[in-house]
Amino acid sequence: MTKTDDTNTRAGFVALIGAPNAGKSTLLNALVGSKVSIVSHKVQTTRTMVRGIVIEDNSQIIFVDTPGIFKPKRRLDRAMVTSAWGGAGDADAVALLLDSRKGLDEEAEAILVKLNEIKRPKILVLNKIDLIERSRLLELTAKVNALVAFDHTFMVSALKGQGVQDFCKQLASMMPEGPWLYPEDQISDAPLRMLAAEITREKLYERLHQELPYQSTVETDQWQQRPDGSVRIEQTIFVERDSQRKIILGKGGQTIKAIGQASRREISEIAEAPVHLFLFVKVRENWGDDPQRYREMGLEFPRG
Ligand SMILES: Nc1nc2c(ncn2[C@@H]2O[C@H](COP(=O)(O)OP(=O)(O)OP(=O)(O)O)[C@@H](O)[C@H]2O)c(=O)[nH]1
Repeated sequence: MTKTDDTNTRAGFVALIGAPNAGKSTLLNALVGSKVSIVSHKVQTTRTMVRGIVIEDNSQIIFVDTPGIFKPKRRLDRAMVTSAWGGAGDADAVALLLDSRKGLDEEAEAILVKLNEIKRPKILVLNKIDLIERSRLLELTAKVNALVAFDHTFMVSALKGQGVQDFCKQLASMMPEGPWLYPEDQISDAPLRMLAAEITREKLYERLHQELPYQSTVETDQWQQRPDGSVRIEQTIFVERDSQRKIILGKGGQTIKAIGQASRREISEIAEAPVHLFLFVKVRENWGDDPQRYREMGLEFPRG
């Protein structure tokens, strides 16, 4: 009998929600034990829902890593926020991650107010406990729970792995009974090509943090297995202005070359094969208003 026929199994979805930089990606990576979500010092790097799948006890827990919640201004930002809250409303449990060093700031309070409207089991996860005093943690727990009645509270350090296992075990017990939804060995259903695009975007941010705030997107156009076992990948970086294209190319193409090399190394690791990466930079004015770009990122196009 395979695991999925077992009537004792459980499976469900958990929405990881929180302000930008609370540590959602880091926590997801700690839970899954492999790099499935992009971690960055910059906020709002997670645009698409990258899922990690964790097996704990008899449960299969599917994590939906939602984009950070922030005040949406541009159309793309609004789409990301809508997608984040949509995910929370459908999940079997919602885990709110708070940066405990930041505490209860205006941003966290806004999330808590909205969270009250969501009628799903809720878990509070205070992250970055390696950075603050224990006494402050208890104070913060009381303050937050006074605003939203959480079913459970956990104190973790996603970076150091502290408390992560306990949190995971709790979630496992909360998942509905039923067959597993994914094969046992699958840690992420994010297609490799999407992951590869995220990696290149991460490299772009690392090199061009000041010059290129959020006005770029990356798509993988081609992913071709070659007979010698290597993979040929073509990606397009979309920017809004020609001046941005020039920045990405750099003098004599030096910048794009460096970005390509760094990205190729990392993609090659996740693809477990040698990679030939070809990067193209295209100017597409107002890509932020183009429905097609949203579909590629798995987001709803917000009208109006
Ligand atoms: N000291 C400490 N740093 C942490 C911890 N968890 C995350 N960080 C750091 O906090 C920063 C943000 O972490 P991310 O995981 O990218 O945050 P995020 O919430 O996913 O951010 P977005 O995807 O951009 O919304 C990174 O520099 C992490 O290394 C922790 O437990 N302790």
